[in-house]
Amino acid sequence: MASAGGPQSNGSGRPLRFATRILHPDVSGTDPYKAVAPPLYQTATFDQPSATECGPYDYTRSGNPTRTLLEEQMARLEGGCRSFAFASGMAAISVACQLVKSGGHILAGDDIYGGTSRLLANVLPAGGVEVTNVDATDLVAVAASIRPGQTKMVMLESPTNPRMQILDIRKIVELAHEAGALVLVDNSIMAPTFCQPLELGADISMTSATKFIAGHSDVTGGILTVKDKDLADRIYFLQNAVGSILGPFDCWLCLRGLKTMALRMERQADNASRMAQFLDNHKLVKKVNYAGLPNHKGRDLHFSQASSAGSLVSFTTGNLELSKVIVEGAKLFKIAVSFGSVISSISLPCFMSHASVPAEVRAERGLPDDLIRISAGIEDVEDLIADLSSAMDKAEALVNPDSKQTVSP
Ligand SMILES: Cc1ncc(COP(=O)(O)O)c(C=O)c1O
Ligand SMILES: N[C@@H](CCSC[C@H](N)C(=O)O)C(=O)O
Repeated sequence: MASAGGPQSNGSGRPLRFATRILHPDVSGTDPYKAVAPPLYQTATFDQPSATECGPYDYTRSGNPTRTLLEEQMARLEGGCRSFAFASGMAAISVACQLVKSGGHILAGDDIYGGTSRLLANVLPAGGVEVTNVDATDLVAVAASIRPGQTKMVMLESPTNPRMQILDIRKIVELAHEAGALVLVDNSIMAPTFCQPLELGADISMTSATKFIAGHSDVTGGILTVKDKDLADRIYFLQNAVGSILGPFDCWLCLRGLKTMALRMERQADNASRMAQFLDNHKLVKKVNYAGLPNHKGRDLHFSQASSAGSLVSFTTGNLELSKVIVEGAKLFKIAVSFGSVISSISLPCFMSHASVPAEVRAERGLPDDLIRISAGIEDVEDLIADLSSAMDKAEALVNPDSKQTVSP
């Protein structure tokens, strides 16, 4: 049902660029009224031609025309043969993990979203799947951690959440494939706008649609995209059997969000880049993690596999109290988990998005309590920097009570 379609080239035959393709999903292909906005099929079930025949759709868990539009559009944007929309990013990841049977091994990075870490550490082992984590920036360690014959999946994020480390996706794919393992890249931070994991050799591209696809903090969703038909059939079976599908209205919101995704993400990345530079020059900041900075150790690698550094920046101050004052002092930034929204947010990952990773595990993995993560929205960047600067002044007053604090109006 959800295979790639829609216009692929402009009038002169030149392939369409991403920002154009996201505006031209194949919505009118099957709609008798040629609606420009996608039709919303808010229905759970479909009237059948007869008691013994099934139409193109019978039940929304198995398939729904609005979901098909989203899945087809995502397959096109990711360069895959088929996409699958789930109720959340975690629902998508957990279905992908069910491709690994009892006795199999999953190798994952050690800087990954806290919820993924929780699923891998606390849910999968009960089903007989072994999981290990490795510093995936270290290719020698990755090679040593893959167990030929037993490792069935290697799971990566690049940039990683929350330390924005850059992994060599192409090389890790090579190592995994030599051992017969599938590679899933969680591309939630880049979305297909900035990185296309399938083109880099990954077998499954996953993105949390909660983030940039929906883009307005009003949907949770997750998408898996694959390029291999057999793998697509296995995932479709699981999607229908497990049932954690994205509902029609949320699919519709994602289709609407997709239209502005490139525009939003460009602006968000510009804002993030300016904030990263500001932070990099600030005396209270110990380290800024943002692949767009010239001093980021993964910068060249990142730009060999993605087209932008994106809109997430994290940084340390070396002092939890200071970090807390900064997070609470920034008034334009919501203190909120998630990212990718048009509204900027700020968080302390160890107490928020990564709170489910035990403190000792976070410490082992080098995830410090004082780490602050910023998700840049589309506000005017001068306002964002002024707000951040005033929050930093409040923190400065904490460490140096004699400092002159600039009070914002
Ligand atoms: C990198 C990453 N992957 C996956 C997820 C899970 O997505 P969702 O919240 O949509 O379940 C998140 C955030 O939640 C994330 O940050
Ligand atoms: N309480 C939630 C936290 C969600 S974090 C969302 C997002 N991925 C982020 O990185 O901010 C949970 O326990 O999952």
